[in-house]
Amino acid sequence: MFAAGTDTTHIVLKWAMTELLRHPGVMKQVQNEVRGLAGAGKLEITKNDLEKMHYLRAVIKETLRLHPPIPLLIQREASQDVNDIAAGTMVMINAWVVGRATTTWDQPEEYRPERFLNSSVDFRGHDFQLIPFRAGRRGCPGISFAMAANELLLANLASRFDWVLPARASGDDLDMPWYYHPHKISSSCRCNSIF
Ligand code: HEM
Repeated sequence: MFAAGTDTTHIVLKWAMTELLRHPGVMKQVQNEVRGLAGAGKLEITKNDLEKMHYLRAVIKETLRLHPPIPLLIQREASQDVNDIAAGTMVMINAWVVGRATTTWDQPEEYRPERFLNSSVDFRGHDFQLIPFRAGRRGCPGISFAMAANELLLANLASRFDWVLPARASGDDLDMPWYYHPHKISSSCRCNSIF
Protein backbone atom coordinates (compact mmCIF):
# COMPACT_ATOMS: atom_id res chain seq x y z
CA MET A 1 0.00 0.00 0.00
CA PHE A 2 2.86 2.41 0.88
CA ALA A 3 4.75 1.57 -2.30
CA ALA A 4 1.58 1.79 -4.43
CA GLY A 5 0.66 5.15 -2.94
CA THR A 6 3.89 7.06 -2.36
CA ASP A 7 6.22 6.51 -5.34
CA THR A 8 3.41 6.90 -7.85
CA THR A 9 2.12 10.14 -6.35
CA HIS A 10 5.48 11.90 -6.03
CA ILE A 11 6.49 10.80 -9.55
CA VAL A 12 3.44 12.65 -10.95
CA LEU A 13 4.35 15.77 -8.99
CA LYS A 14 7.95 15.68 -10.27
CA TRP A 15 6.82 15.27 -13.87
CA ALA A 16 4.27 18.07 -13.51
CA MET A 17 7.00 20.38 -12.16
CA THR A 18 9.34 19.37 -14.97
CA GLU A 19 6.72 20.06 -17.64
CA LEU A 20 5.82 23.43 -16.10
CA LEU A 21 9.50 24.42 -16.19
CA ARG A 22 9.65 23.39 -19.85
CA HIS A 23 6.46 25.30 -20.66
CA PRO A 24 6.55 28.76 -19.04
CA GLY A 25 3.19 29.71 -20.63
CA VAL A 26 1.50 26.79 -18.89
CA MET A 27 3.25 27.68 -15.63
CA LYS A 28 1.95 31.26 -15.89
CA GLN A 29 -1.61 30.04 -16.44
CA VAL A 30 -1.42 27.72 -13.44
CA GLN A 31 -0.08 30.51 -11.26
CA ASN A 32 -2.73 32.96 -12.47
CA GLU A 33 -5.48 30.46 -11.75
CA VAL A 34 -4.15 29.39 -8.36
CA ARG A 35 -3.25 32.89 -7.17
CA GLY A 36 -6.41 34.43 -8.58
CA LEU A 37 -8.88 31.90 -7.23
CA ALA A 38 -7.30 31.34 -3.85
CA GLY A 39 -7.13 35.07 -3.24
CA ALA A 40 -4.08 37.27 -2.95
CA GLY A 41 -1.90 36.64 0.06
CA LYS A 42 -3.60 33.37 1.00
CA LEU A 43 -0.93 31.28 2.63
CA GLU A 44 -2.40 27.84 2.27
CA ILE A 45 -4.62 26.50 -0.48
CA THR A 46 -7.21 24.05 0.75
CA LYS A 47 -9.43 21.36 -0.75
CA ASN A 48 -12.31 23.86 -1.12
CA ASP A 49 -10.14 26.14 -3.29
CA LEU A 50 -9.17 23.19 -5.51
CA GLU A 51 -12.71 22.59 -6.78
CA LYS A 52 -12.50 25.77 -8.88
CA MET A 53 -9.08 25.04 -10.34
CA HIS A 54 -9.90 23.44 -13.69
CA TYR A 55 -6.62 24.33 -15.38
CA LEU A 56 -4.60 22.82 -12.54
CA ARG A 57 -6.58 19.58 -12.90
CA ALA A 58 -5.96 19.61 -16.66
CA VAL A 59 -2.22 19.98 -16.00
CA ILE A 60 -2.22 16.87 -13.84
CA LYS A 61 -4.28 14.91 -16.39
CA GLU A 62 -1.89 15.91 -19.18
CA THR A 63 1.05 14.90 -16.99
CA LEU A 64 -0.52 11.51 -16.32
CA ARG A 65 -1.19 11.05 -20.05
CA LEU A 66 2.45 11.56 -21.02
CA HIS A 67 4.13 10.20 -17.91
CA PRO A 68 2.09 7.40 -16.31
CA PRO A 69 4.04 6.38 -13.18
CA ILE A 70 3.36 2.67 -13.85
CA PRO A 71 3.85 2.61 -17.64
CA LEU A 72 3.07 -1.09 -18.05
CA LEU A 73 0.37 -1.20 -15.35
CA ILE A 74 0.32 -4.60 -13.63
CA GLN A 75 0.21 -7.75 -15.72
CA ARG A 76 -2.91 -9.87 -15.47
CA GLU A 77 -3.71 -13.44 -16.51
CA ALA A 78 -6.76 -13.96 -18.72
CA SER A 79 -9.10 -16.29 -16.83
CA GLN A 80 -11.04 -17.23 -19.98
CA ASP A 81 -10.76 -16.93 -23.76
CA VAL A 82 -11.54 -13.36 -24.90
CA ASN A 83 -11.43 -12.64 -28.64
CA ASP A 84 -7.86 -13.54 -29.68
CA ILE A 85 -6.55 -13.86 -26.14
CA ALA A 86 -6.49 -17.42 -24.87
CA ALA A 87 -7.21 -18.25 -21.24
CA GLY A 88 -3.97 -18.34 -19.25
CA THR A 89 -2.23 -15.64 -21.32
CA MET A 90 -0.36 -13.00 -19.32
CA VAL A 91 -1.56 -9.63 -20.61
CA MET A 92 0.47 -6.44 -20.22
CA ILE A 93 -0.95 -3.08 -21.27
CA ASN A 94 1.43 -0.26 -22.17
CA ALA A 95 -0.29 2.86 -20.78
CA TRP A 96 2.67 4.99 -21.94
CA VAL A 97 1.99 4.12 -25.57
CA VAL A 98 -1.79 4.37 -25.11
CA GLY A 99 -1.36 7.97 -23.92
CA ARG A 100 0.62 8.83 -27.07
CA ALA A 101 -1.47 7.06 -29.70
CA THR A 102 -1.96 9.23 -32.78
CA THR A 103 -5.27 7.47 -33.40
CA THR A 104 -6.85 9.04 -30.31
CA TRP A 105 -4.75 12.07 -29.44
CA ASP A 106 -4.13 15.17 -31.51
CA GLN A 107 -0.37 15.89 -31.58
CA PRO A 108 0.22 13.49 -28.70
CA GLU A 109 3.84 14.50 -28.06
CA GLU A 110 2.80 18.09 -27.32
CA TYR A 111 2.32 18.96 -23.66
CA ARG A 112 -1.00 20.79 -23.90
CA PRO A 113 -3.26 20.72 -20.80
CA GLU A 114 -5.89 22.74 -22.74
CA ARG A 115 -6.88 19.52 -24.52
CA PHE A 116 -8.68 18.49 -21.31
CA LEU A 117 -10.51 21.77 -20.65
CA ASN A 118 -13.54 21.13 -22.83
CA SER A 119 -13.31 17.38 -22.80
CA SER A 120 -15.06 14.77 -20.73
CA VAL A 121 -12.12 12.35 -21.04
CA ASP A 122 -11.21 11.20 -17.57
CA PHE A 123 -9.15 8.44 -16.00
CA ARG A 124 -11.95 7.40 -13.62
CA GLY A 125 -14.34 5.97 -16.15
CA HIS A 126 -14.02 3.93 -19.26
CA ASP A 127 -12.06 6.31 -21.47
CA PHE A 128 -9.53 3.74 -22.55
CA GLN A 129 -7.27 6.33 -24.18
CA LEU A 130 -6.30 7.54 -20.67
CA ILE A 131 -5.56 4.68 -18.30
CA PRO A 132 -2.75 5.62 -15.88
CA PHE A 133 -4.79 3.98 -13.07
CA ARG A 134 -6.09 1.17 -15.35
CA ALA A 135 -9.90 1.00 -15.49
CA GLY A 136 -12.73 -1.11 -14.17
CA ARG A 137 -12.91 -3.31 -11.11
CA ARG A 138 -9.18 -3.91 -10.73
CA GLY A 139 -8.20 -0.30 -11.28
CA CYS A 140 -6.33 1.70 -8.65
CA PRO A 141 -8.39 2.25 -5.48
CA GLY A 142 -6.25 5.28 -4.54
CA ILE A 143 -7.26 7.66 -7.37
CA SER A 144 -9.05 10.22 -5.19
CA PHE A 145 -6.26 10.31 -2.63
CA ALA A 146 -3.58 10.57 -5.31
CA MET A 147 -5.37 13.40 -7.12
CA ALA A 148 -6.08 15.36 -3.93
CA ALA A 149 -2.44 15.05 -2.84
CA ASN A 150 -1.06 16.09 -6.23
CA GLU A 151 -3.47 18.99 -6.70
CA LEU A 152 -2.84 20.34 -3.20
CA LEU A 153 0.94 20.08 -3.48
CA LEU A 154 1.15 21.56 -6.97
CA ALA A 155 -1.28 24.39 -6.16
CA ASN A 156 0.61 25.37 -3.02
CA LEU A 157 3.99 25.23 -4.76
CA ALA A 158 2.76 27.26 -7.74
CA SER A 159 1.08 29.79 -5.50
CA ARG A 160 3.98 30.48 -3.19
CA PHE A 161 7.02 30.21 -5.43
CA ASP A 162 8.27 31.40 -8.81
CA TRP A 163 10.31 28.48 -10.04
CA VAL A 164 13.50 28.85 -12.04
CA LEU A 165 16.17 26.45 -13.20
CA PRO A 166 19.70 26.98 -11.86
CA ALA A 167 22.32 28.97 -13.77
CA ARG A 168 19.76 30.65 -16.03
CA ALA A 169 19.08 27.38 -17.84
CA SER A 170 15.88 27.24 -19.87
CA GLY A 171 13.31 24.44 -19.98
CA ASP A 172 14.74 23.31 -23.31
CA ASP A 173 18.03 22.56 -21.56
CA LEU A 174 16.39 19.77 -19.58
CA ASP A 175 17.72 16.57 -21.04
CA MET A 176 14.72 14.32 -21.61
CA PRO A 177 14.76 13.07 -25.22
CA TRP A 178 13.98 9.51 -24.13
CA TYR A 179 10.54 10.57 -22.95
CA TYR A 180 9.62 12.39 -26.12
CA HIS A 181 11.62 10.85 -28.94
CA PRO A 182 12.32 7.22 -28.10
CA HIS A 183 12.99 6.50 -31.80
CA LYS A 184 16.02 8.79 -31.63
CA ILE A 185 17.65 6.71 -28.92
CA SER A 186 20.30 4.22 -29.96
CA SER A 187 18.87 0.86 -31.00
CA SER A 188 21.17 -0.75 -28.46
CA CYS A 189 19.03 0.72 -25.66
CA ARG A 190 17.56 -2.23 -23.80
CA CYS A 191 14.30 -0.29 -23.25
CA ASN A 192 13.41 -0.20 -26.94
CA SER A 193 11.50 -3.42 -26.69
CA ILE A 194 8.54 -1.70 -25.03
CA PHE A 195 7.91 0.53 -28.03
C1 HEM B 1 -0.83 9.03 -9.32
C2 HEM B 1 -0.83 8.08 -8.43
C3 HEM B 1 -1.18 6.64 -8.69
C4 HEM B 1 -1.19 5.93 -9.87
C5 HEM B 1 -0.86 6.43 -11.27
C6 HEM B 1 -1.62 4.58 -9.55
C7 HEM B 1 -1.76 3.58 -10.47
C8 HEM B 1 -2.11 2.28 -10.15
C9 HEM B 1 -2.17 1.20 -11.09
C10 HEM B 1 -1.90 1.33 -12.59
C11 HEM B 1 -2.52 0.09 -10.41
C12 HEM B 1 -2.65 -1.31 -10.99
C13 HEM B 1 -4.00 -1.58 -11.50
C14 HEM B 1 -3.91 -2.85 -12.30
O1 HEM B 1 -3.15 -2.88 -13.27
O2 HEM B 1 -4.58 -3.79 -11.96
C15 HEM B 1 -2.67 0.46 -9.01
C16 HEM B 1 -3.02 -0.42 -8.03
C17 HEM B 1 -3.15 -0.08 -6.70
N1 HEM B 1 -3.03 1.18 -6.17
FE1 HEM B 1 -2.56 2.88 -7.20
N2 HEM B 1 -1.86 4.50 -8.19
C18 HEM B 1 -1.61 5.73 -7.64
C19 HEM B 1 -1.77 6.09 -6.31
C20 HEM B 1 -2.22 5.26 -5.31
C21 HEM B 1 -2.48 5.65 -3.95
C22 HEM B 1 -2.30 7.08 -3.42
C23 HEM B 1 -2.87 4.53 -3.28
C24 HEM B 1 -3.26 4.36 -1.84
C25 HEM B 1 -3.46 5.33 -0.98
C26 HEM B 1 -2.89 3.43 -4.22
C27 HEM B 1 -3.22 2.14 -3.92
C28 HEM B 1 -3.25 1.09 -4.82
C29 HEM B 1 -3.52 -0.30 -4.46
C30 HEM B 1 -3.82 -0.84 -3.06
C31 HEM B 1 -3.47 -1.03 -5.65
C32 HEM B 1 -3.71 -2.53 -5.84
C33 HEM B 1 -5.17 -2.78 -6.21
C34 HEM B 1 -5.48 -4.26 -6.52
O3 HEM B 1 -4.56 -5.06 -6.71
O4 HEM B 1 -6.64 -4.59 -6.57
N3 HEM B 1 -2.50 3.92 -5.46
N4 HEM B 1 -2.42 1.80 -8.90
